[in-house]
Amino acid sequence: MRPNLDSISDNKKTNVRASFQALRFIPRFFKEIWSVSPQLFLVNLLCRLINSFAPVVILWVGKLIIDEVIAQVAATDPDYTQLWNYVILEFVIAVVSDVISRIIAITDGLLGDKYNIRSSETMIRKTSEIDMSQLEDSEFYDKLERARQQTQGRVGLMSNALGQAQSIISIATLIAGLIYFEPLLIVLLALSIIPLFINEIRFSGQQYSLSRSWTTERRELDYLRYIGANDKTAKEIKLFGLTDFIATRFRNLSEQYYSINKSITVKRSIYSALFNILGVICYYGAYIVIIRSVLLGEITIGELTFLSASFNRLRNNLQTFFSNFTRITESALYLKDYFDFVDLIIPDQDKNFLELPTEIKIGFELQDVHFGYPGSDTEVLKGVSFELRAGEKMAFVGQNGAGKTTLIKLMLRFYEPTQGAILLDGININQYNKAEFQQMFGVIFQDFFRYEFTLRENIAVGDILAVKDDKRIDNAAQLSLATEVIKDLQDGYETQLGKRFKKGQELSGGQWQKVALARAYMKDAMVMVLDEPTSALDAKAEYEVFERFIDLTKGKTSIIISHRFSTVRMADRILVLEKGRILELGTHEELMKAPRLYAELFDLQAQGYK
Ligand SMILES: Nc1ncnc2c1ncn2[C@@H]1O[C@H](COP(=O)(O)OP(=O)(O)OP(=O)(O)O)[C@@H](O)[C@H]1O
Repeated sequence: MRPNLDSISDNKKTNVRASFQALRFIPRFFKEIWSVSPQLFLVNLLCRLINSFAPVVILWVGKLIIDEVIAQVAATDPDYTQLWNYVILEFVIAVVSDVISRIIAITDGLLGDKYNIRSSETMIRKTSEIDMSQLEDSEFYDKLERARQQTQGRVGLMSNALGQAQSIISIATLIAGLIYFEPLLIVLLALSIIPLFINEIRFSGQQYSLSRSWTTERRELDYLRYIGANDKTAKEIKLFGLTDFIATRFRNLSEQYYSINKSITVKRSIYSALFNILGVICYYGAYIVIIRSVLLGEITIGELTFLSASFNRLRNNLQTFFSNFTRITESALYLKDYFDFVDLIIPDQDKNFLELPTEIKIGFELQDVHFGYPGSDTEVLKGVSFELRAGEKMAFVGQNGAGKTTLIKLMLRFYEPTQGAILLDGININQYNKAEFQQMFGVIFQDFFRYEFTLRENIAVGDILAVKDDKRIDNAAQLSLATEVIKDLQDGYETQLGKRFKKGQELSGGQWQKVALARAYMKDAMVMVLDEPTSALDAKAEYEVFERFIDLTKGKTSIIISHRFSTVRMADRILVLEKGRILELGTHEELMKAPRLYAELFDLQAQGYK
């Protein structure tokens, strides 16, 4: 259910508390910024410290100038030396303060950029450590989304928070001036500013709550924006006339957000305006108090200008301080999302793992494996048991959704079986370090990714450390027939693929598949897995690819998933899956003898080619 204003108000109290609690992340945040560049951070702090005294000093020199002007006007024998000294002093302070402000802005920008790079990299690395099952969990994805989305916000948070520290010193010095001359002014100041602060806190809590509860919808909006304005989807969108459908869906969803947000913003502005009027009344009250003191001869005209300007400045500073404060608590809440994500505990990370075998002696054994995807009640695999012997080439066959890819994902430990076990040479594969275990495999999935990098990099994805190894890249390209693709490319291996970047060249589906296949050949993996690697290849290319594959993987444990039986029959044994269960297992000849699914599907395809 989407939130309305009432539900947001209900959350208000907890959100205000949460806002304050989120401030506890600020010290850690600063520690991270410090570690990014201690020098820049120190320069920034020092400059802010110096500049925090500027307002009160400038006002004070202003007071001296006015008093001096009045004294010299009244003097019978005027001497302007002191007056000009004051003017020069004020000028120097103004120039120095301006230069320092610029240094602050520059160091803010540089620190922000550096921190941005660091935190984005941390997120990329952390994401790779996280289990597939967690990445596919939508709640988790929302958290990731919020953490990512706020990268820019964190830069603003940094300068805001440092600015606050600077403001506190400025405010303290201005307040000291007021207390020295007229303590009553402090009461008026508090009266003018505190209601505004409470108002800010209240509404910012609501706005955060709204934006947080809309993370999922925002993802949907991003998705609609993406499919609605994208070269990859343009073909279908035009052809099926989907523009209206997508645009309307986008508008409807956006408008709901707009109307809730609008009503919060309008309320916030109305209350702010009312409290501002209270502030103006207090200001003029203070003005009257100050004028009265002048008339009674308690203070000079210079002091009048100093006090009224101090009061006004304080009010503005405090207003900015409080609104920045709410902005900081808001950003700190996103900071919480970021730290929560970075601190995610990866299970078993420190466990003592067994050493991986350097060669496979017996093979894999699946014992009564059951599996259902997280968050789903359906069992996709229902008691699968079989052996994949060392050096054997096995094909998985079955209708769409039978569970072939899922079986591979379990063998690769992207997911853990909900029941049963998978053994490698008699040892449960969960006894090995997951990342190291996965390095044993050379895998190409049917939904392999088309990286918009160069052709060289696209092939090297299989073993990215060898990206500069021309010999290996060329060898892999030859084996997968990707060399045929290169012939048509202007810059050979250095050609940028895809259309997103300058001089990018798009490939056909089959050409992309050849490039992806080359990845599997990039590393000398112990186990090769090809999940429908040739579906987009023409018949001749497919035949050649498989001939090479069979030749190259002689004696190597491998799995092929394919819907083409001409390919499947080349495997040593064929495993036929149906609705998550093993229906048949044997050589092509054995299975052809039994009048079951394999023989039926094979004949069906063979007839099609007659
Ligand atoms: N990430 C996922 N989350 C939830 N369910 C999934 C997920 N991936 C696959 N499934 C479901 O698991 C079942 C088996 O899918 P799987 O991809 O293993 O089938 P397959 O035999 O490889 O099919 P195909 O021949 O179409 O590639 C399907 O019903 C599918 O809907």
